[in-house]
Amino acid sequence: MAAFVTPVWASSASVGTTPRTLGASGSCVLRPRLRSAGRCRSRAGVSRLRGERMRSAMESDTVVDKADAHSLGTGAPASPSAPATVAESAALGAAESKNGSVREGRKEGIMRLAIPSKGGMADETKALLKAVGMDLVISNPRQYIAKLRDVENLEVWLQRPSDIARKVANGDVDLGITGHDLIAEYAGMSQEIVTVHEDLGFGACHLGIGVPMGWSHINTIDELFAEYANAPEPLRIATKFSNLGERFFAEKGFSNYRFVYMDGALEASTQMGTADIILDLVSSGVTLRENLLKEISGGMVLQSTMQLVANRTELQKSKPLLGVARELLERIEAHILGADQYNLIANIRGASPGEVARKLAKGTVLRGMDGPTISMVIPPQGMDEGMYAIALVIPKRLLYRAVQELRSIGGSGVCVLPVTYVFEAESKRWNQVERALEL
Ligand SMILES: Nc1ncnc2c1ncn2[C@@H]1O[C@H](COP(=O)(O)OP(=O)(O)OP(=O)(O)O)[C@@H](O)[C@H]1O
Ligand SMILES: O=P(O)(O)OC[C@H]1O[C@H](OP(=O)(O)OP(=O)(O)O)[C@H](O)[C@@H]1O
Repeated sequence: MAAFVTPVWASSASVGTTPRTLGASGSCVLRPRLRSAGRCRSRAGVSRLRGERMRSAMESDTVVDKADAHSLGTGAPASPSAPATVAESAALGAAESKNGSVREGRKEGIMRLAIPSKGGMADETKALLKAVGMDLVISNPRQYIAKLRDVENLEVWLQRPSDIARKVANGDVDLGITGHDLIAEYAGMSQEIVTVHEDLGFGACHLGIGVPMGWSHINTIDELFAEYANAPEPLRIATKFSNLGERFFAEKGFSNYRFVYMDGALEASTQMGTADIILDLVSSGVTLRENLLKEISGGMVLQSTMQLVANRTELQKSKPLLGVARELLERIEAHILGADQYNLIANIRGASPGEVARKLAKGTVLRGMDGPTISMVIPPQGMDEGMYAIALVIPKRLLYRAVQELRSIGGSGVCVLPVTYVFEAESKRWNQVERALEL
């Protein structure tokens, strides 16, 4: 049966010779596969450890929430009724939110958005907010609270990405920007999470299994399972994604494993000898490679990008919050759509707008989003008439083809402008949110 062992706390600052090489040795250490599991806990011990971790994780300091004071494993002893899974914890958190116990310290009428406090995701989130004209205003860089320019009654809380998922689920914050992987791991079963935008266009990665490169006979998930199905000692898997991992292995019918909980730098664990394989996020694959690990076919658990999520109960009861969520969503989706397009302006000679339109129709990419805009150019006195300006929006990847097609029908002076936003007639995503909220 799957089990947790005592958490192994690893600091990325304390290991590794290069930023991405986490092991001390340069060669692959092919681990003896069947090691003694001396520290494996009993079933009861596992539940207790889980309960403690989850309770601790769900506890929230609503006054000043130090984003770096991550307290997994240090919470108060769990009661016999402590939630066994994160999903149960999230549900419990939501219930606590409703009866007000976690709302202490929260100002009436003030909405809350949580965004990543540090690292690449923090920078990208700030850049996105700036790009949509809702710049982050931080008055005190040592505090974890900020504002969005021109948005009244909204506090922006800078939080660790994993905490954001939990805090949206339990209603400590109303809105959050964080990774889909973390939402799935820490609040995946919570009915309280509503996805407002499923792909903010950054933070793409996947959760996958990494095995030592030296295991040349293991290249697929089936080969891995076959190797360990009846092994006397369970497969040791270093991860911080135990919920997603547990679900994945259960679906595949594999149970002879146990998790070695690590918070970071877990690519080091196989060479260090603390785990046999890892389950971690992969983006470029460089960290895996440089730590002598490889992915295996069928070992991908989940794909992820950054998302905008909201707390269902809070959205249902607050019109101002609905307004802020909708504006954020619409600005972001119009920006993402616009970022992929160019606005082309060119001159074309013709006898009439109709004739110019017919010329444009000969091209394969000159229709624009809803057809080209054609307007008459008024020449200075004494100059030839019959010049028309056309404007159309095209996907960036089609730019050069569009220029060639314009030239072939007599186009000149092609100007290319960036598109800041494309707002469509209505936001289908927002319609979905309203349906999800049963509004
Ligand atoms: N290459 C990547 N590696 C890890 N996470 C990535 C990557 N690309 C995007 N992400 C996203 O960023 C999230 C993690 O962000 P970050 O690395 O800043 O936090 P963390 O320090 O791992 O999390 P926490 O502080 O909550 O433990 C991931 O869960 C994922 O959604
Ligand atoms: O495939 P790659 O592009 O190499 O990226 C993957 C690495 O990035 C993440 O670590 P992060 O830098 O967030 O540090 P962490 O180990 O502390 O989570 C992840 O845990 C991997 O280690």
